[in-house]
Amino acid sequence: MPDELDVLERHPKTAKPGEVMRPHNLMCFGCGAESPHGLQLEMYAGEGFTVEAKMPVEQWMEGGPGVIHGGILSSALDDVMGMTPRLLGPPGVTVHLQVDFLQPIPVGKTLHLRAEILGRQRRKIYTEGVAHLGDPERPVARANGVFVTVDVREHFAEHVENSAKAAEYMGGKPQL
Ligand SMILES: CCCCCCCCCCCCCC(=O)SCCNC(=O)CCNC(=O)[C@H](O)C(C)(C)COP(=O)(O)OP(=O)(O)OC[C@H]1O[C@@H](n2cnc3c(N)ncnc32)[C@H](O)[C@@H]1OP(=O)(O)O
Repeated sequence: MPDELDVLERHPKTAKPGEVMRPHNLMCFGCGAESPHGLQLEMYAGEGFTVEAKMPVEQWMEGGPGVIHGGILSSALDDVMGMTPRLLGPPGVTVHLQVDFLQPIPVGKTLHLRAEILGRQRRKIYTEGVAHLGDPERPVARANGVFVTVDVREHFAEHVENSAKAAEYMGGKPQL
């Protein structure tokens, strides 16, 4: 993370601590409530510059026998960290993601995910993610991610017609 950082300020219209945050997109693999094969994470704004979610670890998420697949865990962390830019204003997309897998995560447990903004420099938002199984003192994974804010209309313009929600985005009132 660079030394010279901008001052962080919560956007006045962002969710308040304890409130649900709106999904990136209803078909988002991480948080989309209508994504048929997704994680369907419900995210909550936390205090300061944090976002939280819980995810039941189900059998379809298996990598090694009885434990979560690392890619699923990485996706969940990416998505929770990827929600933090919304606390400041415009959304951001991942440009860098690093995950440390600390402990196997068993099927049947509930994963607690927490992301926090560590700093911002221009469009770059530096974040940290932590996952635990109920005891925050015993993390099972840690991550760092860099997100770059984008103008969503411009950024997704070329691709939005491939979205399962294209009609909504391109017709009526887009959620973008
Ligand atoms: C429907 C509702 C819509 C809501 C949408 C929600 C979206 C969120 C979804 C979230 C879902 C979950 C998450 C997902 O799955 S997000 C999906 C995965 N991510 C992507 O597809 C992003 C692909 N990348 C890009 O499109 C471009 O790189 C973007 C547009 C991001 C930047 O290209 P652009 O040409 O515009 O800008 P720039 O190149 O000058 O870069 C800008 C600054 O960034 C710095 N930089 C660049 N790369 C890196 C790097 N690797 N490490 C560190 N820093 C890096 C760079 O040095 C510069 O810094 P500075 O010069 O200012 O110092």
